[in-house]
Amino acid sequence: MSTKIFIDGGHGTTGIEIADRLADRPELSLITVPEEKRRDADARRDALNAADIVILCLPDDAAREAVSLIDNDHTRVIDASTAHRVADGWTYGFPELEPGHRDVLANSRFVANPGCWPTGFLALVRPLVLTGLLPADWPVTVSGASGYSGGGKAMIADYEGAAGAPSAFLPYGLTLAHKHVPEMTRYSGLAHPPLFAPAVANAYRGMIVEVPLQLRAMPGTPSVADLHAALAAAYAGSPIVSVAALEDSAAMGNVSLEHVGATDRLALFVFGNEDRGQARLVAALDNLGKGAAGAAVQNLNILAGLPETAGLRL
Ligand SMILES: NC(=O)C1=CN([C@@H]2O[C@H](COP(=O)(O)OP(=O)(O)OC[C@H]3O[C@@H](n4cnc5c(N)ncnc54)[C@H](OP(=O)(O)O)[C@@H]3O)[C@@H](O)[C@H]2O)C=CC1
Ligand SMILES: CC(=O)N[C@@H](CCC(=O)OP(=O)(O)O)C(=O)O
Repeated sequence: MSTKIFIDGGHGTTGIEIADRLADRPELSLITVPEEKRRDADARRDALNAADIVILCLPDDAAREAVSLIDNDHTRVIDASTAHRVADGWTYGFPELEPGHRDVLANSRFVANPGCWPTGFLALVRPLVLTGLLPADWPVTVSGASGYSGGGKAMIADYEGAAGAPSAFLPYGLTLAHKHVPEMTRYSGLAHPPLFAPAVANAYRGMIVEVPLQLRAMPGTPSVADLHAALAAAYAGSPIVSVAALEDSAAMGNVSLEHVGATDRLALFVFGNEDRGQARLVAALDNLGKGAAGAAVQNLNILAGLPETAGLRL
């Protein structure tokens, strides 16, 4: 019997990407609502309750409303919005977070898909906190650039409208209160919020997330090789997350926003200078891939007991 899936918000940027990844999968059947009824609460309620698993690709308030429309005790939910990422009763949908987390996810009814920025950040930082190389109270900074599709239909219209792109490179989050900081703090295990300095680039998709570290100031003075070894061990054998060999990253002159292309891969790098005691940890991903749709499909596979990478672009 096939697993019934409904994507609420299926006509938006992330919803369309997810539907593409679910096409040609006979083990799944997609329940759809016509585009003109995408905001019709009755049509959505019917679809939400008919599904085994729903994926919410909605603004936060609409995601909360969708959950309230579910009046049965079995429909499982994967929410791509920010609404439930640090909420009680929800499991954070980053299977790679720490050993054992995938099993917790597999048995969860309510799953919050991570934000695109936290995906890169947590992949770089969580293993270092777990191994003690990065003290939990260390003042961590995270910066980077995202493609403009990260802002959904509204930002796409801004960048592709008649007036043209607002800028080639646009730092934002200048109040230092970006909505991703709570999930970055909680799931990294850091005692204090990281200083988050994001920017939007004039490119449709793609993302670079960077955490610079002054190693010589850190307790125990970890080496670049220590950091690399911890990340390589954390993701050994992963079909999705790769850690470039130190000799390969040492030979690179740059790393681009488009590094993984339109895929669901997450590529990690440790750039560093042992003499200077400095490192730049970098994650390259697609904000719409592992940063959104790829992660949602990976979580769907885990919930449904299907091969974890089925339908992913790797
Ligand atoms: N884009 C990205 O890279 C990422 C996005 N996300 C999150 O995923 C969610 C979806 O984002 P994204 O696809 O980019 O957004 P879009 O704006 O592209 O799509 C949102 C969709 O939801 C529909 N919608 C809005 N309000 C309601 C409502 N009240 N009831 C029913 N449908 C509604 C919209 O319809 P209409 O056309 O009428 O507005 C649209 O089809 C957001 O929470 C976003 O923060 C998470 C990670 C990355
Ligand atoms: C470029 C851009 O604006 N990106 C979005 C994040 C996209 C994302 O991860 O979505 P969630 O809203 O579901 O967390 C932002 O910074 O708010």
